[in-house]
Amino acid sequence: MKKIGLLGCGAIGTQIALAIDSGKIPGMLTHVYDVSKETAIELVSKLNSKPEIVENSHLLSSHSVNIIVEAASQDAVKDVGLSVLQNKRDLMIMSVGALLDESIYAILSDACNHFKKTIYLPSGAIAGLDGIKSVKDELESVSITTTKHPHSLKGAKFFETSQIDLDAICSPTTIFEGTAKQAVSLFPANINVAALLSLSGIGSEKTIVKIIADPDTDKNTHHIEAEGKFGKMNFTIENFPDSNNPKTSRLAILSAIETLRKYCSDDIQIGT
Ligand SMILES: NC(=O)C1=CN([C@@H]2O[C@H](COP(=O)(O)OP(=O)(O)OC[C@H]3O[C@@H](n4cnc5c(N)ncnc54)[C@H](O)[C@@H]3O)[C@@H](O)[C@H]2O)C=CC1
Ligand SMILES: O=C([O-])CC(=O)C(=O)O
Repeated sequence: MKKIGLLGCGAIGTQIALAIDSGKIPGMLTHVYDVSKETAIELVSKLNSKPEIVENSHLLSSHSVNIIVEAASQDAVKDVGLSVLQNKRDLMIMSVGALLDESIYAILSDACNHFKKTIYLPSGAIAGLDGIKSVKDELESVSITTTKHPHSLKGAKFFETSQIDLDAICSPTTIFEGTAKQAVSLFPANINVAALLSLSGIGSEKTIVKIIADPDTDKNTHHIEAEGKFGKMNFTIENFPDSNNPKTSRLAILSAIETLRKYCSDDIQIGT
């Protein structure tokens, strides 16, 4: 049975841990870490099979786990990604925006080759990446329009320099238009999906992102349009936010659980 180490015990980490504990994911959660020890303790208290809480993130991969599951932050990926691979563990990343930093991408990609380990990026809060990957060489344009409630956008780095007052928004308002590269750095906890789309398609400088704050929505909606020699693809995903973290969609959690379930199972693999 595969052994799993978990980095980040928040909304996604908790649901992954519960899915392992219930047997939905046929693996064993042996070690966890969160920068907030209280959060890690709270998670462990919910589990029947108790993992060990380690004292720092680098210790996670020093134990004999098969995979480290990151559900923490872009900084956590930058901090521990390489050492996980050097310790010959696979890595699953949710804070995919970290990989739009070309030097991080190159270091982690080289390390995968060198240490014969794999990084898994679940499709997260969007659908359609199978199609985008297949038509990659024929893509001419890709865009994603993300609509969230203003509360779900709060705290983003973007607002450190913007004049926009999220509390004053009373109708759907476009607050950002730019490249995926810019979006991921200004909204690190909101638009990892744009990083997934960029990495599957034509890159972060050519993938266009629009972010709309809508005070009347109860969903996190992602609308993707892709066009090229192959034809056109449009996807709209209307996600319910997670009740513990409204920035994060329920689909992102379910996609992480499914990726890990597949990793832990010997089974028929469906899709590209
Ligand atoms: N790929 C995708 O489609 C999606 C990705 N995400 C990303 O996944 C990550 C986790 O999301 P949630 O669980 O909803 O967030 P959350 O905020 O509920 O939980 C994150 C947890 O990680 C901990 N943490 C933060 N930095 C850390 C570090 N350096 N080392 C150890 N622990 C650290 C926090 O204390 C917190 O308990 C976030 O970066 C989020 O932006 C979220 C939704 C969709
Ligand atoms: O969960 C979502 O809808 C998208 C999200 O937060 C992200 O991509 O970082």
